This record gives sequence, C-alpha cells and structure tokens, in this order.
Amino acid sequence: MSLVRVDDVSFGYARDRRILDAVSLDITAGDTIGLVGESGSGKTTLLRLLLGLQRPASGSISFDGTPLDPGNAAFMRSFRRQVQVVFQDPYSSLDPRQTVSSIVAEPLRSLRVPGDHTQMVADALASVGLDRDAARRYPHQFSGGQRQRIAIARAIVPSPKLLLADEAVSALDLTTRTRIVDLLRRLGAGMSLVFVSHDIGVVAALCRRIVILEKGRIVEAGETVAVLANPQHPYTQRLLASVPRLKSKDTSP
Ligand SMILES: Nc1ncnc2c1ncn2[C@@H]1O[C@H](COP(=O)(O)OP(=O)(O)OP(=O)(O)O)[C@@H](O)[C@H]1O
Repeated sequence: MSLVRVDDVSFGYARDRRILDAVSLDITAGDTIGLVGESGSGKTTLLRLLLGLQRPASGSISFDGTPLDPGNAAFMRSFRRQVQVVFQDPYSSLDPRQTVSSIVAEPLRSLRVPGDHTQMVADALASVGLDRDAARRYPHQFSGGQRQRIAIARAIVPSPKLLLADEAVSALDLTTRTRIVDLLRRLGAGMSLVFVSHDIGVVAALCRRIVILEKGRIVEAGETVAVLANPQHPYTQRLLASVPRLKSKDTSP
C-alpha cells in the first residue's frame, strides 16, 4: 500500500495562477524519490503540500490511507510526527541560541513524543555520525556539513516514516555533499525519502525513482536508471542535456 498518495492535486497561491496542475504521485514505504525540475517548477510547493502546510485546491493527499484534513486533529498530530523535513540552508535552519541537544529534541517536545528524550537525541546524533559531546555545543561551533547532520538528526529523532529533503545538500562542498548523500542513503533504508534537487547526479546516486516536474506538471516519472538512460519527454531530454557529464554513481554538480 502507498504511504502517501497524491491524487490529481492542483494548487495555486493565488486563484488566477496554478502552480501545481493535476499532480498524482504514490510514495510507497521505503521508496526514494528524486523530484527534479527547473527553478519555479513547483518542487518546494509540492513538498509544502506533502507537509500539510498548504491544502490542495482540488484533488487529495492521503497518508497511510487517511486523507490529510486539518479538522482531524488527532490524525494530524500523528501525521506531523511521521513526516519530517530537512531544508537547504544549514546556517539559517538551526537556532543559534540553543544547544544542539535542545535543537534536536525540539520535535520530541513539540510533538509530545513519550520516552527518554536525552537517549533519543543521543541515538539520533550517533546515527548521523556526531558524538555525544556535540549535544552540549552550539550550531556556530560546527561546519556546514556538521550542521546539516544536526538538521538531519532533528528530522529523524521522532522516527518519521517519510523524510522530505529540499535541496538539502546544495549548499555543501562536493566532498561534504557526497558524505551527506551517503548518510541519507543509509538512513533511507528505514524511511521513505523525497529528495528535491537541481542536481541530477545526486538524484542518480540516491534515488530509486525520479519524478520530473515542468511548470507544475509531472511530465515524466519512473526508475531513475531507466529515465536517465532513455528520457522520453523533451523537457527531461533538455534537463539532461544541460548536465555536462553524468555517471550513475557520480555526485558531482
Ligand atoms: N508563498 C508564495 N506565494 C506566492 N507565490 C509563491 C510562493 N511560493 C512560491 N511561489 C511561486 O510558486 C512557483 C513555484 O515555486 P517553488 O518554490 O515551488 O518552485 P521550485 O521548483 O521549488 O523552485 P526552486 O528550485 O527555485 O526552489 C514560483 O513561481 C514561485 O514564485
């Protein structure tokens, strides 16, 4: 069964301008999906709908078989725990006045997750490769790559079923980017992942499936290897033609 089902969803921030147009997408448990498209094609907007931050103008989104509905408070609380997000900028996404431990524990507090929060934070930091000492320090004491590890720890600490990543490695240098992609690949074993990126090389390294968005419409979707080897839609062909060199394991920009 689908973990998330996006069914014929359209959306616009203003009535007269459609940003997403008849988008349908199934995300199964453990799936890794790369969402690719030019700037302004609606990738972040689709993530906002998947997070329940925006509602479709038409169509529906369901999670574990239940439609997202702000009126269903108990379901939305559980949904907020199950779907977490990592944003692009590791410098602005972490509160500089809080210790790492407090930052990573934030979803546990706000979602009122039962259990030993100190232990859960330590486990999350360990799974992203940061030692226990990191918990007592502040974000400015870490590099960009380490900060993104902290942001990933914060996202995985409530054990979500779906992790959304919006250009989560774009701000990092190449070596750090490769390490974070490896980390996401490892963590992805227990979660579904939707990974927004301009970088088709990173998507090729990380995502089993790829979805190509053009002006709010899905123009092509399928197994990443198959789509990259034999793109059918002219827009996909143009996107791939603009990538100078692409090998299946290459994570360079
Ligand atoms: N809060 C908003 N209010 C009005 N329009 C918005 C808002 N957020 C985004 N848009 C518009 O929606 C369109 C899609 O934006 P979106 O951020 O989803 O694209 P994107 O594919 O993620 O782009 P990028 O790769 O540059 O991040 C753009 O034309 C943008 O100007």
